[in-house]
Amino acid sequence: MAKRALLRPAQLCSRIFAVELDVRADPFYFALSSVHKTVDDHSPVRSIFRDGNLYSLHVYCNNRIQRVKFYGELKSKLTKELPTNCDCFELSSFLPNEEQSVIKGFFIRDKSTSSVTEQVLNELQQTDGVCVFSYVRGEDDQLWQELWSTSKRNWMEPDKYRVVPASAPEVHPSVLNIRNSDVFYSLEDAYKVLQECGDIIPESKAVLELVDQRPQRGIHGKFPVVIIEGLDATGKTTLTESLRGSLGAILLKSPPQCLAPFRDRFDSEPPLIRRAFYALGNYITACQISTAAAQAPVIVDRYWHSTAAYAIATAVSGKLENLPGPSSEVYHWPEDLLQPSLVLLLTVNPEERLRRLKGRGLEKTVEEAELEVNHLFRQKVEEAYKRIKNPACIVVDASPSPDKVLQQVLLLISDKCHL
Ligand SMILES: Nc1ncnc2c1ncn2[C@@H]1O[C@H](COP(=O)(O)OP(=O)(O)O)[C@@H](O)[C@H]1O
Ligand SMILES: Nc1ccn([C@H]2C[C@H](O)[C@@H](COP(=O)(O)OP(=O)(O)O)O2)c(=O)n1
Repeated sequence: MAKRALLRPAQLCSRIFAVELDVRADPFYFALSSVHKTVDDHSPVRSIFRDGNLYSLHVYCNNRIQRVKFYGELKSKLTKELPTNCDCFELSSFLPNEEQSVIKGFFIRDKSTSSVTEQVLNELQQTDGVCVFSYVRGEDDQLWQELWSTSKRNWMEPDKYRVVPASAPEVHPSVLNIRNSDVFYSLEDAYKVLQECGDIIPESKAVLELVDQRPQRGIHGKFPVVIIEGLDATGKTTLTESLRGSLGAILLKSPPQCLAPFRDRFDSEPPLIRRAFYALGNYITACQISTAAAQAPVIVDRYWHSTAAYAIATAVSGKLENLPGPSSEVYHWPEDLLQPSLVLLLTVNPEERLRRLKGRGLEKTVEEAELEVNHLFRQKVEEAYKRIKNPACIVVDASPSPDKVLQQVLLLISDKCHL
């Protein structure tokens, strides 16, 4: 693991922590205080600290590519190496409502009697860019956080903090770092991410070359541009093919065909890199749209709504209510990205969608629990789709037969685009 610049623990200790116990459950919030304060016995802080040896790990390396790669490696390491009766939860430390303040990490509750956990933590705390804290009950039965193995580091500031309950902040912590980590609002911002990973992901250079070589705009298309959006299996492929025939349209997609050889590679990367890849795909598609719209109506299978909605829904953990509010800037369209004439969002109820997925031979073996989590995820994607503005999408009920959906959409296109 690469060496990383150090942040002093006081910068971490001033933060409120949220521990995500389960994607469906409410997170626990607690703060750290150097001031004496009595903790209410019935506070939620107590239940999480009730048993086992407790630790938290914080990944705070300054290089964002190294940080996200390392966070992913750490997650697999902990899953693989910690004993089975050791719980590991995702954790964020952050300043309430302050953008870009989140430091991600893990909270560990070790109920095992083996020394394996300590061995794993010992190895990790020697890695620059990782902080390991432990949590201990004092004689007064109050809870304290302290740097684990402090002797190895010569910190100037006090290294012991009292754990106190905190109320939930107005903005869920997973929202604070979305801009430029999950959603990109200019070509330049997404481009920079792939430039920064050129050394570790050679494919990045090939992708950037394709971005550089994209046909330059110039001609301004006079024909309408209609985007078809929706979750997987809502009928986008079926509808876009029919629209191509009915309208004599040119059919495009995002990510564009030229990025297909790289998609699997970037899908296996952490969100920062994966989302920058999809964002760049939209800019290539935008140039293709612009050229095509000079010749015929253009139909596009997925575009920026998909990029933003999936990114937001993946980044925001937990409940639907954790999504940024409808007026949040995260739903704003990038100023430098070509705007379509119309965006249609296909929706079908979850049962019908599942029937269509099964018809395609997918998801037959998905466990019940996973289905439930997926359901929450899909709800978040759909809600994020609906919140994106300028242009907003028009929701189309795609449950009727393919022909009925086509007729409904042709009417909408003729009404909104005067075709
Ligand atoms: N209106 C519809 N009614 C019933 N089945 C449909 C309809 N539209 C599509 N399907 C079927 O549902 C499945 C998913 O459709 P597809 O067009 O591939 O969705 P997507 O491109 O959104 O993933 C396919 O098997 C398709 O034949
Ligand atoms: N323009 C796009 C298109 C897809 N994506 C991302 C969003 C999701 O993570 C996946 C969805 O792709 P998926 O393979 O399910 O798409 P299809 O339904 O096969 O078209 O790709 C994107 O970010 N931007």
